[in-house]
Amino acid sequence: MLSSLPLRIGYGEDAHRLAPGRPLILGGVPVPHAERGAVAHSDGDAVLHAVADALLSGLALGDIGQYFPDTDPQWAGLDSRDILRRVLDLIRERGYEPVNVALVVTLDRPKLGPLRAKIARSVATLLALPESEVGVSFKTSEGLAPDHVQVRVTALLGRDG
Ligand SMILES: Nc1ccn([C@@H]2O[C@H](COP(=O)(O)O)[C@@H](O)[C@H]2O)c(=O)n1
Ligand SMILES: C[C@@]1(CO)OP(=O)(O)OP(=O)(O)OC[C@H]1O
Repeated sequence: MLSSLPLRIGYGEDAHRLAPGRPLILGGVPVPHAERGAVAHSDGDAVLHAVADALLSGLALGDIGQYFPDTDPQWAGLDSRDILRRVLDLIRERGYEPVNVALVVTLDRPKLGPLRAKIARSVATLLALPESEVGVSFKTSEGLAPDHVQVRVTALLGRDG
């Protein structure tokens, strides 16, 4: 039966508006000297939010807003690594592990290339994957969306047996 296949694909997205006086954290890595950061209820880590949503979507488990509502004061300032840890628990309870993830960050400034390896390493560590299983790409919006950061992620989930 197709639904018993041991591989599932997931997709997640997140976007946050950028404003001065906020930190910019991507994949658990603070971006140094960013002029603006993400406006958010949590720490605004759009990479980890999109990764978490990709994992949830692969098993049709909804999205992080259902588990961490942005109307709930207990999640204010939340460290997004805790979101991802909770989501990993949910997929592991169902017998799945991440196999690989591919993420694309769209941001006009600053240039993120120098942080590529650090972000890949950080996301890989959180997912208990080798770095080679985390693809990290950066794009500008070519000036079309200079005031926000957007992240898109595909994830493959695998189950033994
Ligand atoms: N914040 C960003 C955005 C892009 N890059 C790198 O720049 C190159 C060109 O990007 P385009 O969107 O113009 O195709 C590409 O190699 C990106 O990796 C970046 O480092 N930081
Ligand atoms: C993480 C949560 C909860 O703090 O809030 P935000 O940081 O605003 O992030 P978003 O990606 O808009 O949605 C998920 C929220 O429930």
